[in-house]
Amino acid sequence: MFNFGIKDFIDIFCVALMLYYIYRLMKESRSLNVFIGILIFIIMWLFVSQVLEMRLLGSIMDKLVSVGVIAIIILFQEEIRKFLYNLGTHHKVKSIVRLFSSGDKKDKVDMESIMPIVMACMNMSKGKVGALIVIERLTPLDDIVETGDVIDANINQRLIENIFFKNSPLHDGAMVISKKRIRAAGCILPVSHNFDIPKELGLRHRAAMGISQDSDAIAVVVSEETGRISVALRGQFHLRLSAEQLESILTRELDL
Ligand SMILES: Nc1ncnc2c1ncn2[C@@H]1O[C@H](COP(=O)(O)OP(=O)(O)OP(=O)(O)O)[C@@H](O)[C@H]1O
Repeated sequence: MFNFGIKDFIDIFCVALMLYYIYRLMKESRSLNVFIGILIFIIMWLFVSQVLEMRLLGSIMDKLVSVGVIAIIILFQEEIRKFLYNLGTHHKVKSIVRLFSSGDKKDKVDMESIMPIVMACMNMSKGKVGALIVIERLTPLDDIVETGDVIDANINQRLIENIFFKNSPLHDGAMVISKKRIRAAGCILPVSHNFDIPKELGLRHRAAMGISQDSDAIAVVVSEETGRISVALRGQFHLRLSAEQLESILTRELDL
């Protein structure tokens, strides 16, 4: 009468896994209470329509459930976007994307382009000039570029230092580097709400962390307060870097 096969086992396992991931996602985004609320509603709905078979209340709740799916998508659009982004940037998926992407090798940031960045960061670090440089990789940063002023210049150490010089009109915000070019400066990045970021790090560092969580870009920060160089990468900080360490991270991450 009760047929329980391997398929059912896999089915239950997948549902449990899905619930666990939703739980984790909601916990990370501080929406755990909403998750509990949804669960309680679903249990009540099943109880009313399946066990008690109350038709009127059941049909009202049926309607709420069908509208509820859209409401949940609207409420959690940011989390859903993040989840799908993480799925798409999983290293296995990424290597497949790379295989099919038409990425022109000659356009890729090369060693000649990273040296001016490293040298500029070193000088700005010595002079305690605050800087925020975002290097684009596979994720396009066009939406970020639009928030700033387009420059489209060769990557040049003196130009980078000039842009971040305190009195320069473009020193506020982030510089975006893409395909061997300085594409824009004065760009606004998404700010991370991560609790794990050390208290002494302010908005510049949070913005670097934000873009590293939302994309595969590399964000280099020079602190105005301390002159320290840091890199935000895949939602992780590499703090207090020397010029050599910065160069080796950039070389490694840009596959040079
Ligand atoms: N969302 C953002 N996108 C781009 N740049 C930002 C953003 N938020 C802040 N900044 C930049 O960071 C500067 C403010 O830095 P703040 O002092 O708050 O940060 P910090 O991490 O403590 O850096 P520092 O160590 O250099 O002081 C702003 O003047 C601006 O240039």
